[in-house]
Amino acid sequence: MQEVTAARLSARITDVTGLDVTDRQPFGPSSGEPFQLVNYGLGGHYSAHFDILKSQQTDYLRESGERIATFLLYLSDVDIGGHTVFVDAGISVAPVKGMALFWYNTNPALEQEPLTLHAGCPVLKGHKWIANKWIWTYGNMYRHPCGPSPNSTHLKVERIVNRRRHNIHAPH
Ligand SMILES: O=C(O)CCC(=O)C(=O)O
Ligand SMILES: [Fe+2]
Repeated sequence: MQEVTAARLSARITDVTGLDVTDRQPFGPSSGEPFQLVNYGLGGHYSAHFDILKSQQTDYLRESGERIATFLLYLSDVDIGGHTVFVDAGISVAPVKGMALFWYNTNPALEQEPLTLHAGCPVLKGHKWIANKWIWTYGNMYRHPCGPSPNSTHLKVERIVNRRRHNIHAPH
């Protein structure tokens, strides 16, 4: 994806979601990852999964908090198949070029939202192109207040992110 296109798309995502998606790597913590482009051929699919990375110690996780939200943009129609399915929520979405899905992966306590378990169903005819933008805690503490309990404030989240960044494991 050309840089100009990616920057314009990121700005549009901020407009519609109200969330910061700035990628500051390698200089600092990021609010959004670079777009991930995916192309599925015939039979191509993605098994059921969650998008948050709680068990994987990536640089992003340490620095930026967690993938609080997913913005999934369909770059193509699919002749048959290729639906995005939220298996426990009972939602099935047929890809339409130019359409996007947006959902929060975490609850206000930054815990995994169980209903976000989702899959990309096999492409039966045609092909499927998507672009994912994963949006992180960092930079969104004030736009999307959340914390370790439903009553907590964004300030606590900021402390947690800072602790992770400096690898400090203090009790709450
Ligand atoms: O292809 C889809 O519809 C879903 C893709 C997805 O869940 C992912 O890339 O994380
Ligand atoms: Fe996913």
